[in-house]
Parts: sequence; C-alpha cells; structure tokens
Amino acid sequence: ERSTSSFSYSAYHNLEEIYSWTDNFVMEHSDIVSKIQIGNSFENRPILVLKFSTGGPRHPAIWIDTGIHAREWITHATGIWTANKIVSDYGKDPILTDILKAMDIFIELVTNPDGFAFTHSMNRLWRKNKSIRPGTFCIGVDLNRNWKSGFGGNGSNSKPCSETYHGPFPQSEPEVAAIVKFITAHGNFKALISIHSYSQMLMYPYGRSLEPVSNQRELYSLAKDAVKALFEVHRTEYIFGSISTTLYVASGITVDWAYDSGIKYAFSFELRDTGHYGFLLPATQIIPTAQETWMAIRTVMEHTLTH
Ligand SMILES: O=C(NO)N[C@H](Cc1ccccc1)C(=O)O
Ligand SMILES: [Zn+2]
Repeated sequence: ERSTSSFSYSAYHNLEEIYSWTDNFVMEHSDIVSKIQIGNSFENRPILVLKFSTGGPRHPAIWIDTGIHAREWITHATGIWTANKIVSDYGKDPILTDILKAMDIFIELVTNPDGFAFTHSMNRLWRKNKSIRPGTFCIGVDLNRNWKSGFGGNGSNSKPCSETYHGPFPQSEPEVAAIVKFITAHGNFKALISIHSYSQMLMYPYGRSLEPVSNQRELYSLAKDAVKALFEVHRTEYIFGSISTTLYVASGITVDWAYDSGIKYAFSFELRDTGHYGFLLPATQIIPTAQETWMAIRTVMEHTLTH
C-alpha cells in the first residue's frame, strides 16, 4: 500500500507529516528520487533536499526552494505537489522528460523548518527563522536578507526585532549557509527558483538595486512566457519584472546571491493571492495554485535546458 497515496495533496501539513511523506515518497520512487540532508537548522532539525535525477555524475542542475518564510504555507504545499507531479509526468510529458534526461532537479521543501514548526505551534504568521543571540530578546533572522550579495543594504534591517533583520553577518544562519555550501560545492547549477507568497508576481534580480542585470531582456521575456503559461491554466494574473522595480528594494536576498554566483536564471515567485486571504490561503486553492505554478516552473526549466 503506497502510503503517499493516502497523503492529501489538497491539505496543509505540519513538519512531521511532510518529513514522513518525504521518506515514503523517496522509497516509492527510488529509481529517480533521493533525499539529501544538507545540514541542520538552528534548533537542530535536519535540512532535507529532494534530488530528482536520471543518472549521470554532475548533470547541470535546477534548484527550487519553498518555505524560506515560515508562514507562507502555500509554498510548501505547492512544492510537495510539484515533487509528485515530476515523478508522475516523467516519461509521459515530453518536455519534462527531456529536462530530466539532461538535468537534475533539487527541491528543498522546508527551507525554514524551525520557523515552520513555530507557525504550527505558536504563531501562524511567523516569518523568520528561530535563531537567538546575546544582546536581544527578539528571535529570528529574515532568511531572505541573510545572503552575501548586497548584505546589509537598503531594504534590510540591522535591528534584531525587525521582520527583515538581516542577521549579524552574511550566511550567519545555518539554513542559508547549508544552501550556499551545497550549491557552491555542486558547482553546476543553471537555474534557481525561490518560492514565496503572496502577491502573484514572478520576479528576477536585482533586489538590491535598480540596475538591470546583464541578461535582463532575456529574463523579462522568459518571465513573460512563464506568466502566460501560468495564466492559461486558471486565468490567474501575475505581474513580472525585476524585484527592485516591480516590488521594492530588498538586499541580501536569495536570487541576488544566486545570480552573482553565476546562476543566470534566478527567479522568485510570489504565489496566490493578492491579499484577500494572504498567508491564510484556503486549502481548496492548493492544487489550482500548484497546477498553474507548475506551468511557469516548467517554462523556466525548458528555457534553461535549451539556452
Ligand atoms: O516576503 C516576501 N514574500 O513572502 N517578499 C518580499 C519581497 C521579496 C520577494 C522575493 C525576493 C525578494 C524580496 C520580502 O520582503 O522578502
Ligand atoms: Zn516570503
């Protein structure tokens, strides 16, 4: 009896349920999926990454992370559905099959496990991780401000009580340091997709400045195609562009670090909705959100494969 078949992809799950789903999922699809522990969180929870690979020592790779901000539950749920979509469609969807024949896909479902556990136990709207340091009673660093690129710049905050506190120094947080170490050691990542909610936006670097990246025209055109593919599923409307021009200046963010590390296809999603439910998006919208997001993700992956 495949226990993932009793798992509801249209419900939100807590950390224990996601970790046990992960173990069952890897066991049931061991031909193409494996589990890698890339480190431990501040409170010593394992940091797990799913690897989808059809073989080959160091295929060019694509990174996807969900849940870097704990309260953004739709992103973990979308990541889980996407993982199952990949194993279900491999061998059936020619575009995905071509991607996986040539590239590996890595998905980190719970990028902020301590914060995520806290949203289930104490504070549903917690954003940051749970690190504590002498000198303040306030808890946590914004993991989307702790990256080296532009660290400490405008759109991040030096006060530990701030929701966008960047931390004492770049990669001070184990949750960020583990990803940097893994991606740097691998050395062959071609695309990175960091998934947030909410606002319905597809964005690319830079966040730290208004200056366009060198392949800005290519990223704009790819974002346009991805947003169109997304729209065609359930007619959900996204806006797109660079982070600093579409949203606001934000420094020390994941995609700026990725881009500056040579990952030329770096994107950040803001999933549904535009504020009606916000972070409390009803579970009935999980599968529709995941279905439309997949079409955008696949568009980015396909472009990465062919460029
Ligand atoms: O927090 C969210 N969304 O959850 N997003 C904003 C904006 C953002 C999104 C993506 C990259 C950089 C910046 C943030 O302050 O981080
Ligand atoms: Zn976020």
